[in-house]
Formats: sequence, structure tokens, C-alpha cells
Amino acid sequence: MSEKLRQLINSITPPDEVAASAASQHLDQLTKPPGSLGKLESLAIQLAGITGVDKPEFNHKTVMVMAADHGVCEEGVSAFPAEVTQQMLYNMLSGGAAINVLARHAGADVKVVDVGVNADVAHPDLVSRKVRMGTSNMAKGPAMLRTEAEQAILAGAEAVAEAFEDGTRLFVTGELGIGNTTASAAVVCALTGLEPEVIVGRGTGVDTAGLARKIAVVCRALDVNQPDGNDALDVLTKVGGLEIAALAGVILGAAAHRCPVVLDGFISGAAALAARALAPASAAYMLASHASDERGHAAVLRQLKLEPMLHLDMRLGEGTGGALSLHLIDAACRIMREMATFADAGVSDGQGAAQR
Ligand SMILES: Cc1cc2ncn([C@H]3O[C@H](COP(=O)(O)O)[C@@H](O)[C@H]3O)c2cc1C
Ligand SMILES: O=C(O)c1cccnc1
Repeated sequence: MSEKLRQLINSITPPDEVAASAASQHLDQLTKPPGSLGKLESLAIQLAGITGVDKPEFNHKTVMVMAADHGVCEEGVSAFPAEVTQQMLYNMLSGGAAINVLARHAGADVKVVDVGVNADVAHPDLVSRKVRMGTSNMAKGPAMLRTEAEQAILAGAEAVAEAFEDGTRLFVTGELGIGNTTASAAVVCALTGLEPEVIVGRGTGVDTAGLARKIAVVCRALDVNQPDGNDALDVLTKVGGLEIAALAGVILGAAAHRCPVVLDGFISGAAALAARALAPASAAYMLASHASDERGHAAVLRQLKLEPMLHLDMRLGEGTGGALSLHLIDAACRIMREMATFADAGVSDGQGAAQR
């Protein structure tokens, strides 16, 4: 492992327990029965611990979209052709993709990073950090070199560092890459030991024959490459994707900067498992936005011990579920800052009353 990656991993420290406990005490003084705001309360406490500020406010949020192509597409694992990655990339750079709309609606920026799109893409708003022109077909051999997986992780972490310099204090994981639900499924199976039959899903919507082909391809990729489940870098190298590795870097980078990182769907979940394996302390900085309809996502969230905020039957990726959950994060922060306490409002608290 490179010195740079080791330094990144070592710079991640546990959240601030003092700020988390101050947030918890503040919540109990607000004019409501204790705990009655449910998950908004645990969210507020987690955000305080992450930032070290008892009443945090996130004025600058960024969806980090990592984009790359997949050699495994030649096995017929997606309902869409591989060129859609570059076509959608231009759509996203023009502001017309779902993530552009939902990020605008939530007041967040979108930063698009090319870590491995199989085309020369040039656009003033595109961050070009191309490691290579897409992965090799993992059904036939390793998807990439170990050094390339490391380079992709660092590209994600460096994109976070730049956004942090520009003022971003909360990150959302997003991605684009036709074929990436296949690579993500292989990563999840390799890291957790779960069977492809329970993890591989329909992605963009392959039919039943396509699903069977996808499962067989993931089985073959695991068999051919024998990734070491105890070595996340080996897993990303052999059956991963450049954008999946870069997303692991986004997560590690956010944790290193003590910023919350909101996970989107299945692909983000695979990256989160890899990030946690590389740096267990990063787990405390993760928030699960939604439960994706992709088969396997529920198992990924169980492995990560995360509960999703939203259940909207979405299965798009790009960071769309993450962007929607920002409304709840902002709501939790406003509760902390704006709600009156029992003392402020002259409302009797439950202390003197008969216990329920
Ligand atoms: C038009 C379009 C827009 C998308 N935006 C995100 N994805 C999502 O679907 C792809 C993964 O699914 P699979 O593994 O089945 O190829 C990724 O690009 C992911 O970001 C899209 C897919 C399509 C077709
Ligand atoms: O859950 C996701 O992130 C997802 C599911 C299907 C296709 N693309 C992304």
C-alpha cells in the first residue's frame, strides 16, 4: 500500500463523544417529549459527533459523482449499452440528469469526476482524473492493477479535499458507469462471503435471463480471480470498478476531514464496505440515505449496520437518494438550532409530573 493511502487511512479518528453528548442533552431540553422526533434525533446526535459541533449547519453540500466504464459489459450484463456512460456524463454536465435536478432542489452542488470513462471526455465542469479507459473484463481476469485501484481511491479522496477547500462540509456519494451493479455485486460477495444469488440484482432492468447471466458472470469473476476477502484493495483490483474505488476514496476523504458522508444506493454501499474494510473508523462518518430497490442493497446496509432514512423504491444511483435525504439532514439541523427549550418557552417539562 502506498504511503499516501496509509496516511489517509491513519488520519481518520473516531467522532467527538463530547459534542454528541451535548447534542443529546440539548435535544432533551427542547419542547417535545424526549425522543419524540425519533430518527431525526439520532441523526442530529451523529452529525454533532462527526463535526465536533453540537449544533452543526451544512451550508455547502456536494454530490461527488465518480464515473467510469466496465469491461465486464461485453458479457451482456446491463440492459443498456456501455456508451450510455459517456452520453449520460454529458447529460449530467449539462444539468439534465436526475441528480442535477434533485441536487438543485436540495441546494447541493454536483461535482463530476472522470476516473475511467472509456472515451476522451472534455468539458469545463468535468474533473478529469482518468486512471485508465475503463476496466478489463473481470470474468476473464483482474479488472485492473493494484496500483490503479489505489490511484482511483486517491483520486476520490483528492476530489473531496478540493471540495473541502472550496467550502463543502457534507458529501454525498454518487456514480455513473454502465455495468457497475455487476462489479458492485462481485465486490459485496467477495467482502462479505454472501452468495451472488442473494446479492446480484437487475440493475438498469435486465430480464430474467439477463439476471441469470449476471449471476453466472459474478460467480465466474470470483472463481477466475479468487479475490482475498480480507484485503479490500485486492477485491477492488480484481472485481471492482474505478468509480467504486474512487467512491471508497470519497468516503475515506470525507471521514478524514470530519465531514458526514451520505451513502446513496447499492454501488455506494459496495464502496462503503470497501472503505470500512480499509479504515474501520470511517464507518462512524457514514449515513444511509435510502433503501435501493436493487437486490442486495438491504444486505449491504445490514452489513454496514446502517438504517436508511427513506424507502422510495428508487434504483437509479447517481447520488439521487442521497440528495433527497439532504432535506431530512437540514431538518434535523434546524431543529437543533431553532426549537425552543422548555425554559425558553415557559413550558413545564415532564420532571414534576407523574411518570408514564
Ligand atoms: C439512462 C441511464 C441513467 C443512469 N443513471 C444512473 N444509472 C445507473 O445505472 C448503471 C448501472 O446499472 P447496470 O449495472 O445495469 O448497467 C450506472 O450507470 C448507474 O449509475 C443509469 C443508467 C441509465 C441507463
Ligand atoms: O442502487 C443503486 O445505486 C443502483 C441501482 C440500479 C442501477 N444503478 C444504481
